[in-house]
Amino acid sequence: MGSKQVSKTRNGGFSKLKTVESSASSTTSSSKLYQEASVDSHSSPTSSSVRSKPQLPPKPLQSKENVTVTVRFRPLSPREIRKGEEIAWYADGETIVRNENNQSIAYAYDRVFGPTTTTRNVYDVAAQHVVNGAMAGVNGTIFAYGVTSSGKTHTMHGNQRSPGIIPLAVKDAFSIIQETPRREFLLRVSYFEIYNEVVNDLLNPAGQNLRIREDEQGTYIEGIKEEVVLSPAHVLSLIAAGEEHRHIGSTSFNLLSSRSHTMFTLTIESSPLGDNNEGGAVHLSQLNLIDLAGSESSKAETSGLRRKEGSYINKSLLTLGTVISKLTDRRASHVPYRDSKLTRLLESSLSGHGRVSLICTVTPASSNSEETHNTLKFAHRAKHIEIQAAQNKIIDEKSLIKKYQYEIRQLKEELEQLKQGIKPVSQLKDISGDDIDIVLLKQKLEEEEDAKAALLSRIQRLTKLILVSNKTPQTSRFSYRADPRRRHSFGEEELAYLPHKRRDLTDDENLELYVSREGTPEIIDDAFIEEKKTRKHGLLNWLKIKKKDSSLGGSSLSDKSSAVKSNSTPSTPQGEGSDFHTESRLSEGSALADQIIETMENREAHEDSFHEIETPETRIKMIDQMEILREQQKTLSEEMAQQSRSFKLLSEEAAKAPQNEEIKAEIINLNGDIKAKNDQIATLGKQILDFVIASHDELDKSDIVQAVSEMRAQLNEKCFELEVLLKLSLFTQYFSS
Ligand SMILES: Nc1ncnc2c1ncn2[C@@H]1O[C@H](COP(=O)(O)OP(=O)(O)OP(=O)(O)O)[C@@H](O)[C@H]1O
Repeated sequence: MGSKQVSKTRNGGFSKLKTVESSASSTTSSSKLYQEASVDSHSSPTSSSVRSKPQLPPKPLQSKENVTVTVRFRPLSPREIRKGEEIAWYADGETIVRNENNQSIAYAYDRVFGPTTTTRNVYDVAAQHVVNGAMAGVNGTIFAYGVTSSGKTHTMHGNQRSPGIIPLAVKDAFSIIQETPRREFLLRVSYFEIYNEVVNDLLNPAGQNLRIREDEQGTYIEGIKEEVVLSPAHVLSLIAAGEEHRHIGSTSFNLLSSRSHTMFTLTIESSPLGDNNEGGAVHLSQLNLIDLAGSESSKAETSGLRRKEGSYINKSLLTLGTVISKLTDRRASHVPYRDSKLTRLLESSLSGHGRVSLICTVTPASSNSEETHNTLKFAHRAKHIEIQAAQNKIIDEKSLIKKYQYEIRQLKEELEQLKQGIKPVSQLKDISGDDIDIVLLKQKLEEEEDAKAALLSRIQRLTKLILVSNKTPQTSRFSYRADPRRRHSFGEEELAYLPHKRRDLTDDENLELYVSREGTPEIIDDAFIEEKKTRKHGLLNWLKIKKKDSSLGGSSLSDKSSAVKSNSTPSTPQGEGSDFHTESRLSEGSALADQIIETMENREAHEDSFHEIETPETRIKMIDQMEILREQQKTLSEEMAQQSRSFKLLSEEAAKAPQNEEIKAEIINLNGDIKAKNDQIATLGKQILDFVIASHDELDKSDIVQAVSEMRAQLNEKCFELEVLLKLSLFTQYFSS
């Protein structure tokens, strides 16, 4: 739906970089304020004269800006704690990072986040202004940088308990549309990785080794797929599917380490609302959300493949460091963007008009002290890159929103003409007889009705790609229903697409593992605990059965579900409570598929009593709903394939190191993921059932029977795969314990 293969995507046309001297900067650099007092900007800091926290001047709304640079500490990991690691670096207040062993070594940034800061807080400070800008036509780039296992993926992607910057930004983008009733929007996404210096399309597995091209407007990737998106859940489902193709591998530092850089791009077009907006300027901007692979010591890796990957990662990060140094050195005449694919693709962001936010993730652990220091120096240099935030406007026909608006207008005109020429078929109903002319006329009219339905269908399909706020009087357009802005509350649909705990060995559940600078657990404030509760509640809500609005079968559905949960029986090697639960829900998944057909059959028995007239509009709506359900099922299958891959990887690791605690923990996590997937299957099954009940009167019986039996077969297949996967993972867990 809304998918489009484009020949290129670009990061916009940009002007050449202006380098600045740090001391002359008149912008918001807190690091500059701090630097003057204590810290040398480019070499190793030595002074210890700063005692108090520097105050940030309010950020002026001017076009010249610096890159926003923030540092996020993660807590010590269970492994680091077990190894008795000390804290080497810590957050000294809100803007300073200080070295524990040498208090004179300190750096200041726009903001420093301690280990208990939530990603939502990080988003508010480091990302929200970039997202706002992008929605208003200013290009934006947010990237996470740091050594391996420092928390980049946790920050950018997050999980169901703690959504990352990407899902938060996506949610915010749709909320902004809701808050902007005077404009209409078209959003599309692309997602690719750079693995061993090769660009692969994550939304299209066939798009491997894509070429980077340049023209007068900038750099672009030839042949990358872009998909028009309709809702946060739609975007997140695409990312989840894309993640399946990303290169992830186990390293000495991170069991599920990203082996590639990824860039997720949301392209936003908007124009003034209304049918007659030919003259209105279209804003076009791109929001790039980048999860870099982490630098690592190649010596630590034993496998040749990991070493090779590591050397590509390190080389491209080194080039990024050099580019940033050159950008801040006004004497530099040449900036080596072309030395790596990463810097080639970042050139537009780093040298042009747009907002950039760099989130550096660090671990406080002493064993990583040197690498953390390098990250801090990198971050400090980046602070001095100067960029311009300017709105992009395009009026040309390359704009997709313009193209769609034009097509919709044309189709509407065609439809009008057709309507004027058509006499309603009902007027001819009374005419009878064998007159050949009348038969032909009836035939012609029926054909015209079909043509009208086809036109309507095309208009609807195009119209729903253009997003408008439901606060507008114009309700004919698809409107995105959003919560009020900034709440970032995730509904069931969106949460379903976030990883459950896929990569997290520790997460915010393990509060006792958060170690403060003094080595004692941090005191978590009430608000934080409350937020945790709310989020947990959110997750539980997701697991709850959706309440049916149709009176038919609704109560029996929820009754059935609760009964199944309470009647669980053990049947796994472990025979533990949680596993019984999974087993029972697996059966529930299959039972649901059967229930769908049963409902169909029951309804067929009453078919004669339902004789509402099917209109082309309702038919299109139903078909669309069916498509969405199919799409969800596809995503689910893709995610399951990803879990199978993770499982394969983990079982290989478990075979090599049966006593490895982290692998065991990860297998337990995977178990949780598989259970969550099973819940999703159950939810989807119920949605299909709801759909069957709600649409029976309006869809042709043969259509629905065919579609539903297809889905039923697929659901059964998935239930079976899940059962096998779960048993295998429990088996592995059993033998490695
Ligand atoms: N702020 C945080 N709070 C709690 N846990 C965190 C935090 N940051 C990272 N972690 C945990 O640390 C581990 C490593 O994090 P993550 O995979 O995000 O690192 P990374 O920098 O992306 O690593 P790589 O470069 O190898 O892919 C994960 O288990 C993650 O859950």
